[in-house]
Amino acid sequence: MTQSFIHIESPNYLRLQDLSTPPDWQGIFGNHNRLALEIGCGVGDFMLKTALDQPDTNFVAIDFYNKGCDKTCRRIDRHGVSNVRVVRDEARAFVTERIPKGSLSAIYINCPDPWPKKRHRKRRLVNREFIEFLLDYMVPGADFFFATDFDDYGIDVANALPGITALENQFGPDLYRHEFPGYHLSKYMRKFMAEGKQIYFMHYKVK
Ligand SMILES: C[S@@+](CC[C@H](N)C(=O)[O-])C[C@H]1O[C@@H](n2cnc3c(N)ncnc32)[C@H](O)[C@@H]1O
Repeated sequence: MTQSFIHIESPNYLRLQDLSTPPDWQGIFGNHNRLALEIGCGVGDFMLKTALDQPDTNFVAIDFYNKGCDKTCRRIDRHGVSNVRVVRDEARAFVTERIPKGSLSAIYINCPDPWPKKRHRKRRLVNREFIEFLLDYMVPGADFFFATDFDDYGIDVANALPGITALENQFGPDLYRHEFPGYHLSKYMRKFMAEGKQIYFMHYKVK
């Protein structure tokens, strides 16, 4: 699918070509606060609320959807939020090239594309291999959050996570929960809940 290209004019939008490998995140944010990443921020509603709750955390919100990056920027600009930067990139490439190892205090992944057709499942972003790849970039004690509306995706990830010994389940003995008080609902979560679906929430910490 071709995306119509929107030129994003925002002080909080970082053009990939202007970023070094890896970028000086402390210099970009102008402080030494902890660094967190949202993968697939969509229109940025979850990012805005989460960043407002945690003014002492620097958030990087990424999506390869140009219109979503634009909407996220507009939302955070409108609210005068200074602890979010938005980048348009693919998750694995972004983390590899732009995140220093052992630097993330949290990773949020909400409602990633489910690829419901059996033959397309291998295209799913989140699986054991991807989570193990992310571990290298997280600090001890870092939070890993995953949420999906799609039963099959939720159950697959819920079953894979306990096998990753570097992570500790924050919902144990439950593998997932359908309610997560204090965790903001994203646009897609609200949409799916309105359709009567349940969200699978997972929360783990790096040991
Ligand atoms: C179903 S939407 C969910 C958006 C938002 N997280 C929410 O819950 O409302 C999935 C988003 O993830 C983005 N996405 C999927 N795979 C990605 C990847 N590998 N790298 C970056 N963004 C990705 C898509 O462009 C899309 O905006």
